[in-house]
Amino acid sequence: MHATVSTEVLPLLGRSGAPAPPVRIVHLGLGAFHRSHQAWFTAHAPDAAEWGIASFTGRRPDAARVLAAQDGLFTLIERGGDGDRFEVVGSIAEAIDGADTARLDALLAAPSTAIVTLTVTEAVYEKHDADSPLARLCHGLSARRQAGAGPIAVVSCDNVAGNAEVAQKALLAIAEGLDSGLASWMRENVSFVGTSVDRITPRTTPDDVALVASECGYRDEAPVVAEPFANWILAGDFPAGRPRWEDAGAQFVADIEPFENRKLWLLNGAHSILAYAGQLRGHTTVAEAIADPVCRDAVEAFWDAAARHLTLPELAVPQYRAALIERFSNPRIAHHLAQIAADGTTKLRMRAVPVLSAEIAGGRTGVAAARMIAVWMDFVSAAASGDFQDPLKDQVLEAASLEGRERTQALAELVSPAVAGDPVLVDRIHSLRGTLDRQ
Ligand SMILES: NC(=O)c1ccc[n+]([C@@H]2O[C@H](COP(=O)([O-])OP(=O)(O)OC[C@H]3O[C@@H](n4cnc5c(N)ncnc54)[C@H](O)[C@@H]3O)[C@@H](O)[C@H]2O)c1
Ligand SMILES: O=P(O)(O)OC[C@@H](O)[C@@H](O)[C@H](O)[C@H](O)CO
Repeated sequence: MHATVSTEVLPLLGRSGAPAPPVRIVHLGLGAFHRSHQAWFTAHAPDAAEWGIASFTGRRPDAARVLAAQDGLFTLIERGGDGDRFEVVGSIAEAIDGADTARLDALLAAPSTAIVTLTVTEAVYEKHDADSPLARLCHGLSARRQAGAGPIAVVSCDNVAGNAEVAQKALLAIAEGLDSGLASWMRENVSFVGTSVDRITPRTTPDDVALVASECGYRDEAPVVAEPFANWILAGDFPAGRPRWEDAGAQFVADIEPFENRKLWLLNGAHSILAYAGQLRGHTTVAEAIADPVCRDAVEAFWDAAARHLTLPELAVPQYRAALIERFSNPRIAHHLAQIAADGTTKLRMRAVPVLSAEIAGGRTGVAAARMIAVWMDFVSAAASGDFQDPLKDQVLEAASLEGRERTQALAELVSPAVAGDPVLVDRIHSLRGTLDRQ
């Protein structure tokens, strides 16, 4: 266990004139996960005093306003199965409204800024409009180029397969549209670092705010709850330096792909099955759903399939699976299935489709991965009134309004044209419809 930043050091949740660490990291997507993960790892690095984070919100100013009023400080509630630990995290030096692009440009134009981290959700990598986080980042990188501030690392910490390549492709596409000189500069000066990120971080509730007040004796308007487990695996270069995250438990590897697949398939894939099957079966949280034998069997079957394609011995898949069951079963973490269910078309493409393709290529039916897609179809069909979030929501609703196999075919098109183009696979998915949704 790492040493905690004692709540006694920062009793009133303000820095009382003490300086924040100097900003050397810019973050886009000031949400709960950024604070429980990258901010926490940075605060636990031995050189934390040299690495402050300027963290920008994505859509609304609210989170920045609340955190700025606390000088960027917040309480991490580490929620184990047997109790809570409280810790004040001090690495966020500035909390800023994402619309403040002047501040973003200024920070990115500073040679002292070495790293940009991202937690903007999976679907945002497909959004290129001018006020999207990635378009703002491109603008800021243009300011850096003009200032001659040198190379920088962009580190995507979203649950996206090949997140370094996806971030690079999206940013280069935006840059090409702005100025082809910027795109060439980015190719030379921006290093895209791939990551696998892991720490279950549910949304904060009013009860959590009240708990901090009663247990710590101060009012924190923005605490974050997370499980004790935290994992960060990274691959890539940091041309302008980085904190000693490895001393806080992060792992640097040459090839991120096997680690990323393990995490996205086993943890997030299971989460998707639980989100759709669990809600259809009347459950609200991950812990409730994994305790339901029907959901658990579907997860285990998917894990058996995925494990056939996770062959690197370092992945220690049996131990990883056992740990996941324990983490999912933590009854004190209220991880809501509705949160995980969002953006299904994007997520299934990274969680179900690769395992399905690998199984088919290996001469098997892919039934366990096909079932994940089928239960998502059941979920969006049941929620056809529109009570779900998806970047393709209009198309999902239109497809879900069809009947029978036509509906399965149209929904499959939205997840993967390759899957939809294989009539045998569409039949298989269709035959699995309605098999997990009964209590
Ligand atoms: N919560 C977790 O347990 C967890 C764990 C591992 C990885 N992640 C990754 O981190 C991401 C963020 O998770 P979180 O729990 O912090 O969520 P969150 O909702 O607390 O924060 C998401 C951030 O992204 C921004 N954002 C979301 N949609 C946007 C849009 N359409 N346009 C602009 N900005 C947008 C939000 O404004 C916010 O700043 C997840 O999508 C996932 O990829 C989360
Ligand atoms: O929106 P998602 O599905 O990427 O995130 C919700 C959870 O599945 C996810 O955040 C997990 O808790 C996380 O990936 C654990 O590290």
